Amino acid sequence: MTATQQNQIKDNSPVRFISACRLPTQWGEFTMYGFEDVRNKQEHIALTVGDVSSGAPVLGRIHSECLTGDALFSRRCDCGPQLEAAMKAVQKAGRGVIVYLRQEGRGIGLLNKIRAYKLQDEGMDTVEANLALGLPIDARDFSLAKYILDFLSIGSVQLMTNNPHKVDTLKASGINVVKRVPLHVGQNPENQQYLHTKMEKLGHFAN
Ligand SMILES: Nc1nc2c(ncn2[C@@H]2O[C@H](COP(=O)(O)OP(=O)(O)OP(=O)(O)O)[C@@H](O)[C@H]2O)c(=O)[nH]1
Ligand SMILES: [Zn+2]
Repeated sequence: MTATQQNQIKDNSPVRFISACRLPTQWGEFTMYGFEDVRNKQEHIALTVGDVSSGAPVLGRIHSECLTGDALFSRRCDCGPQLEAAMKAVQKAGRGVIVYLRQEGRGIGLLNKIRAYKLQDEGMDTVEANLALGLPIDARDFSLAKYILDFLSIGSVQLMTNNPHKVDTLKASGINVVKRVPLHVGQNPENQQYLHTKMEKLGHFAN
């Protein structure tokens, strides 16, 4: 980590860089950076490949934690396959970034997501379930990604996502999203309704 990068965390950033290491995976090696949100001690990471600080737009994904999809192979959603596809794409490009934000359940937390899943088991959709619990439909804070990208000296990204709201929010937080790269993977009979609801109610792109 260079002194320049250390200094790129602005004084008012709530995100503090802690340390970095190699992360060898089945698709290739990443550098893993660890960050702490000093306000709530939440831990976030970024994975990079290649020289991301050269100025040219960087292929990237801002991924929100989904323990059930990312680690437990759940077929209720498409998160695990999206994460895998994004990691593979970045390795294939030889240059890129995955920012992994610990905003489980769109920010409502794992236990509330289990509560929401129970309501979905009883017939509600993903939006209705959050509302029935008195929780926001989407409580995520993507400004964290801006601080992390600034730290990595990444000025512009080609963003892998199907979520137009995420693109707008990232742009509003000052991230230069030069292109959206669709990320349609992991469809299965169990998540068909969930993906449909994301398109109908949350405006996600179909392609
Ligand atoms: N509250 C709640 N959160 C969910 C549910 N299914 C997935 N999530 C969470 O949603 C987040 C992923 O958001 P998505 O809406 O699937 O997708 P996105 O990140 O906005 O958009 P993409 O970039 O296209 O993946 C993760 O934090 C998951 O834990 C659900 O039914 N209820
Ligand atoms: Zn998921």
